[in-house]
Amino acid sequence: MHTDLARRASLLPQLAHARNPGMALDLDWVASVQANTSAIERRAASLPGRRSVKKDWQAAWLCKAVSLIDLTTLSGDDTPGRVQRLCAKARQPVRADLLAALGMEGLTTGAVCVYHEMVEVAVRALEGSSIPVAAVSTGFPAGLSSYRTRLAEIGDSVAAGAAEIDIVISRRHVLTGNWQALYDETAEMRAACGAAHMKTILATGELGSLRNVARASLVCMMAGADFIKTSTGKESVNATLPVSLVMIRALRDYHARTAFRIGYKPAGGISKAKDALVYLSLMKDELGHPWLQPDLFRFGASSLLGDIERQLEHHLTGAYSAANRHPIG
Ligand SMILES: O=C[C@H](O)COP(=O)(O)O
Repeated sequence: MHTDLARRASLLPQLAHARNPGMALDLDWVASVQANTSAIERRAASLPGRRSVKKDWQAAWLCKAVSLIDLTTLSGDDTPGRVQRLCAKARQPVRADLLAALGMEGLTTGAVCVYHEMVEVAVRALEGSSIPVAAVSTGFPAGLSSYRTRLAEIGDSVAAGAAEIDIVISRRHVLTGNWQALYDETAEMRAACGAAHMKTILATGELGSLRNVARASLVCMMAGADFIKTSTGKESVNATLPVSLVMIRALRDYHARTAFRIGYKPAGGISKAKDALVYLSLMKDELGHPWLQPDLFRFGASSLLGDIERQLEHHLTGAYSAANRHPIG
């Protein structure tokens, strides 16, 4: 890997951080959390208009974004063949000639994310790489199957080789303010994950208010979440900048109080390279450099990679290729 571009993209090895052990549920802290919706919306609206990075720096940041993608397929018509193609794309996310010209050989996505039935296929297809497989779990996307089934699903995906488990929370516990129930379920799910890292999907589009998003984020971190994730990609509203500001500030508060860093995964509807750059600059501004590594940040995305590859090609050649030349990702 070319050291200068890799340095700009911050892809050189970083120090690992300690895993969140969780803490007792602190209801006073949860009750004290507020969200000033109009201030948050104003700040979010100003983000896309800010001056963006250009030229080599932009290429470096786009490579960085690639390294942070949970390359995802979550469709009812997923097949082993589709998952194998996706895994090949995760191993080599950008055309070899483009990677060579950028000096970024060896670049991979952060993970591959699939349904349980596809975990073994993905694990086999990624053998010999260090790309983890993430499984969506616990009755994804609605989270309304029996509690026993949801817990068992986690164990099954871990046994099949998933190193990361994306659980969905019970939205009703948030909507009814039953923080104890949310905490207990999430803590038990974290225990079921064992060594696998747990991302808690809040399904923010279904939580009713930004204050609920802030409180649910906090409760999930108290229960031991390794990541908080916005959405399943199946809600009518998925990742947004206002929701991201709220969740990112919850991460900052949790870190300030406990010294533990929890990861962030915006997911659903992020399909443009320019949007990815806005998210990265938001992370850098609000949380700083440590949160721009794959252990603390991921994009959950099924179609972002294709647009990033087109932008990298444009950066190198001055021309865009047709989107159908980048069929996967
Ligand atoms: O977790 C990932 C999401 O399901 C992906 O959503 P997307 O297909 O809108 O990119």
